[in-house]
Amino acid sequence: MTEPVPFGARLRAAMETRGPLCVGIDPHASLLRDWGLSDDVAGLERFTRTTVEALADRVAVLKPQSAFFERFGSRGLAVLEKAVAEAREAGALVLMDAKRGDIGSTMGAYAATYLDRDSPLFSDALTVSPYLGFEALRPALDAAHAGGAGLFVLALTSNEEGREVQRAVREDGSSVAATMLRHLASENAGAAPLGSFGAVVGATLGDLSDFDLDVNGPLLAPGIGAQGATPADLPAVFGDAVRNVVPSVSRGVLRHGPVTSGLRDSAARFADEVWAAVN
Ligand SMILES: O=c1ccn([C@@H]2O[C@H](COP(=O)(O)O)[C@@H](O)[C@H]2O)c(=O)[nH]1
Repeated sequence: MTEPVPFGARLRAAMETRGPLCVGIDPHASLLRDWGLSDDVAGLERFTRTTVEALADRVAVLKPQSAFFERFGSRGLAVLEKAVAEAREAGALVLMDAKRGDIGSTMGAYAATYLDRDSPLFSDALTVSPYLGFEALRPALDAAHAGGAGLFVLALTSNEEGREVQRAVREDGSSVAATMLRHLASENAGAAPLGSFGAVVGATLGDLSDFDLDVNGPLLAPGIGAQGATPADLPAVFGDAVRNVVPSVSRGVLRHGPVTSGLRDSAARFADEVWAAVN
């Protein structure tokens, strides 16, 4: 049996051909309303299909926010499942933003859900929370290795409230976030062209030169658009690590729907601004 191509290699190739932008699929009730859709499964389905059809053939990564689908129960999950398949079919990498994290034995079930290639919700990568301990993520790390998938570990999140946990200082004097970054660097050691295990690091956070962001893996940077960060902020926030940044925008693009050209033009503008900022 041939080994799957690791997520890091697939992501690097997508970043080079399509640019590094990630667009989030976040069907907020308010966006459904703004798009003239009903706040029900039919509205969810239409919103999601429109977004996937508009963007999956051009952006590197689509990031469905699972919460907005789970809110509709099993029928919402069916919409999510279809969107994942169609987005991947059209060439986008799918990053499932579900922020899973639990003790190892339960983490194994999350890994089977999102990282096993035979699962209906298999995604190219998954966001995970390491606050039950990085090592509790081991079943997901192993499953990602086996399936050629990736993980994005919450390290320095875009919201101000994250600071009290992530910047807390451990007995050895290092912060929790720095510890997570160190774990990631060790998981990615020797991987080329890019490791498969990334960190979530908000674009909203200002100067992060106190942190070693060189984890040889991707850095998902949410917070652009509705949360106030812009692509022009990226070099100051990420320094040399900017080459590994996957800038992420959800509402900033989605508010330009439901017309396909509105979504596409908005994503293209963000992509151009990212290119101008990082090159
Ligand atoms: O630190 C984090 C981690 C994840 N997110 C998620 O990204 C999107 C942001 O949406 P916008 O509309 O672009 O603000 C959303 O799904 C969050 O759950 C984040 O914002 N910050």
